[in-house]
Amino acid sequence: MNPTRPELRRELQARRAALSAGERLAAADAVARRLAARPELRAPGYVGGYWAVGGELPLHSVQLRLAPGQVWCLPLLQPDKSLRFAPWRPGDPLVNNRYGIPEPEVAPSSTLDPAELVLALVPLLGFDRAGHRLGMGGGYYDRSFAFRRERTGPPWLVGVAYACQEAPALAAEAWDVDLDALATEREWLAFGR
Ligand SMILES: Nc1nc2c(c(=O)[nH]1)N(C=O)[C@@H](CNc1ccc(C(=O)N[C@@H](CCC(=O)O)C(=O)O)cc1)CN2
Ligand SMILES: Nc1ncnc2c1ncn2[C@@H]1O[C@H](COP(=O)(O)OP(=O)(O)OP(=O)(O)O)[C@@H](O)[C@H]1O
Repeated sequence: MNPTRPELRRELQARRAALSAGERLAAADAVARRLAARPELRAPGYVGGYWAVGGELPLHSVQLRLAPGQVWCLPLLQPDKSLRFAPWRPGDPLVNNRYGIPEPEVAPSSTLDPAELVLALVPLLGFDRAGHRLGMGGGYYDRSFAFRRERTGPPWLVGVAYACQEAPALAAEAWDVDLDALATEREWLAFGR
């Protein structure tokens, strides 16, 4: 029997939680080097990252390797369950959102619409070889980047994950926004849309 989405989420979370500190550090470094080596990800502009929580692959090394003219941003939860983004540098003030995830503490007027990014690094629990993604279940990325279903990037949507987060073919829901590419410590997958 195929697992339900909640079962699959638990299984993938357990696999990610089982990684050692050393494996996490090595993977984070490998992913950062892999991303920095992709010329198509080096265009200047706003780059949407995430603040890693709950065993997600950390992005500190990615932030240190941004291309000239790239500005690191973090997501902010909106009341309508979408995301906006705001530039953030180490030392800038943060405030925890309802899930306890730190967000830049900025006035709403200085936040960016997702369409203003050149690149978004997308957190996920699971991915498959077709570029489908299983997230935490809030639908935040699907809602925020729904416009990418009708047009091409930028912003390019690049999933970031440990190789152990690969799942068998994920059934795509009508609202799912597919990834353009995905980086793990082992490989770079481009889905060619
Ligand atoms: N680091 C990071 N930031 C992110 C996301 C993410 O996946 N990772 N998001 C991507 O969408 C958004 C937040 N989305 C979330 C969606 C659902 C839950 C959630 O349901 N949490 C459960 C417990 C989950 C668990 O730990 O098992 C809860 O609080 O009850 C949390 C965050 C924006 N920021
Ligand atoms: N464009 C949209 N408009 C309205 N509702 C949406 C949209 N996209 C997703 N949703 C809703 O969000 C819910 C969660 O979707 P899903 O389980 O695919 O989230 P996810 O991709 O795992 O989460 P996240 O992006 O937060 O990591 C769904 O029940 C769906 O109804």
